[in-house]
Amino acid sequence: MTPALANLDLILETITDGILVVDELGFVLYTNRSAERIFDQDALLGTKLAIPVSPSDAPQEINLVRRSGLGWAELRSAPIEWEGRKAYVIGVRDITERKLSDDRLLQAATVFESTREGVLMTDANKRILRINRAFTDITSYTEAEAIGQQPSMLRSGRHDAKFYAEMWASIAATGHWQGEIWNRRKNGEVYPELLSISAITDKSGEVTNYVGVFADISRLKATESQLDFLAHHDPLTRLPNRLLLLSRVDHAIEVALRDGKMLALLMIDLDRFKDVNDSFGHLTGDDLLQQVAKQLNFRLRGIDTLCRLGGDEFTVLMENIAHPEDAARVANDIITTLGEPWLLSNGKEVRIGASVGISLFPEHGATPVELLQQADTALYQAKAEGRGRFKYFSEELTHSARARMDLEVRLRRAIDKGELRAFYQPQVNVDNGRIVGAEALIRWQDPDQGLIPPLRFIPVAEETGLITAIGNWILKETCRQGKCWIEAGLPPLTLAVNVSPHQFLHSNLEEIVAETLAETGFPANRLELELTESALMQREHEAIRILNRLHALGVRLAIDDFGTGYSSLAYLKLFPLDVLKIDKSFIDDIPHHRDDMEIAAAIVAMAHTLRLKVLAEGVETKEQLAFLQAQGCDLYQGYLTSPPVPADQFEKLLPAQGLL
Ligand SMILES: Nc1nc2c(ncn2[C@@H]2O[C@H](COP(=O)(O)O[C@H]3[C@@H](O)[C@H](n4cnc5c(=O)[nH]c(N)nc54)O[C@@H]3COP(=O)(O)O)[C@@H](O)[C@H]2O)c(=O)[nH]1
Repeated sequence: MTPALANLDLILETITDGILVVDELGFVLYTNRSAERIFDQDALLGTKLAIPVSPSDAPQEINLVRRSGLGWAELRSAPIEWEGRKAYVIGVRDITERKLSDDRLLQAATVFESTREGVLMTDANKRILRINRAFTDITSYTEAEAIGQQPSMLRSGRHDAKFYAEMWASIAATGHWQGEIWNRRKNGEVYPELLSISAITDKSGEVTNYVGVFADISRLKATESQLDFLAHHDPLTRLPNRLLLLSRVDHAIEVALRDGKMLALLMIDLDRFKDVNDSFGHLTGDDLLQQVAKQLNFRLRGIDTLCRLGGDEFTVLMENIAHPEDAARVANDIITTLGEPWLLSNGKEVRIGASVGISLFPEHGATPVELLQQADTALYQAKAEGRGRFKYFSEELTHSARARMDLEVRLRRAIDKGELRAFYQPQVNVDNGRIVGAEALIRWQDPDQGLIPPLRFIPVAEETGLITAIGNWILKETCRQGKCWIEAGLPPLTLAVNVSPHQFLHSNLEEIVAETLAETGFPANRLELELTESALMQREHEAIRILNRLHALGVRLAIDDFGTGYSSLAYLKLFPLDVLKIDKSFIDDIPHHRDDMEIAAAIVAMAHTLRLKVLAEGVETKEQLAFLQAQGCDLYQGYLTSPPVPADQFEKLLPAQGLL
């Protein structure tokens, strides 16, 4: 053998590709070791291989069925002459690894493209490198629009910077984050998704990529909230059910405890509903219940919760009520509303009605269940008393609420029927004892009960808003009377009118005053408006604006009952006031109570520093007057001169003072 041939043998044994020589029938005439390894057979020589032997330019791929499992090989063959016979030399390359890897890549690509989850891959700087089809399906951003951008292009604005900082901190620490997140589609729609982000690192631990996989869970969320809705609502009226009511009451109790507020639970039972059901069938009854629910909802405040407990029983949770009567008023309104005729779906008209039981927190119970039970007991009593009425859990409250509501009805009628009267109490100059003006004080001349003092009806009027009508009336009456006195030649008098907190903050006072002055012809500088400390201090900034507008009209402004509220001196300085009235409670015990004397003296001094006139209220004795004189108080008002009297009697006080 020549050295070249000997080397060739060695070469054939060392190369990793297999070399075979087969005859025309496929019997192996020669094999190197690599061929045996590829075919996984120890003695190939002489065996017949099921492989194509015909020569081909292009490589051919074949499957290899081997002891160690399936494999793939690439063959190239060429005809040769072998020991005088026609044969073929075949180059065999094991491509199993490449094929498997190609398959795996193909599978991965198929999964990537066909998964319903959106997938995005970024580089280490969070620039999007790849997205899949589902990404586009969910977000509507195409590959061209997404690649090169940051995933923050999807931000909805619903999460704050802290949320994202924590998310990236978790990825940095653990390499992973999963959670629910709100993102925004290209069309602007915000949707919830379940997102999982993983950091991909290289061998040295450096992050090379981030992969985000997300599922649009808006449908899931909608289903969840639908299930939640069904669990907490009555399917017929779609109102909250008992379960939701109890949880709302529980929460309301927490808030009421925290804020020191009161809440009421009204249990409503429809009277004669059973008759409708029995006479016209359940479908008609259902329709009526839906109408009732709609009408009740329409009547209630936005913050009240109306629930249906089942059958013909409804409940109202009233949060943040100021007085027990507020609940009675709503109950009464409900009773009136439900007492109206109802047009049924079958075209028939029926009358039902309602009874209402009321329990209050904290008075009647400390837990939702207790409150519900007490309201139920009260409802039972209301029904026992003859239906169409409300009852509180306690008898006392029922009486006082009914009395106040009765007063409210009569007061409305009194305003319409002209039963209000203006009385005038002189305001006197401390130095010379001359009457310089009067405070107008309202009275109600009731045909049955006689003269009713304001303290009996002003609080109810405040609660119900009737105070605005009353306030407008006395303003107009005082200006009309003042104008008459000017025309009758009486000396100039300043007439003071009380403005209630409600009137001050909730009515267009400035317009009303301007209109009244124009209508009556009473000079603005002769009108004084008395405002309480509490009204001014409730909303200081708004108070300053209203006062400035009133001041611009030319009217005088006084602060009433000074010392009883919590006036802040800082604000007092900002209010354009003319007069400060010392509350009667500081005058009452003069000269016996040292503290009161010191307070009164301090108020006079402070008012003068602020360049305000000072008027002392409720002066009944000469000693009180002497003390006020000594302190330099400007004006006083009190029984020492006269109680509030009707206009004709007030006129008679003036000549006695030498004023006429
Ligand atoms: N928003 C409105 N409030 C008004 C109006 N009219 C009256 N009121 C308020 O009702 C409260 C009680 O008023 P009234 O019963 O008229 O009592 C006033 C005086 O009669 C009483 N007074 C005056 N001098 C004396 C006295 O020497 N002794 C004594 N025992 N009582 C006296 O004080 C009341 C005057 O109050 P004030 O307004 O603070 O100056 C009262 O709060 C009225 O404000 C109205 O039209 N609108």
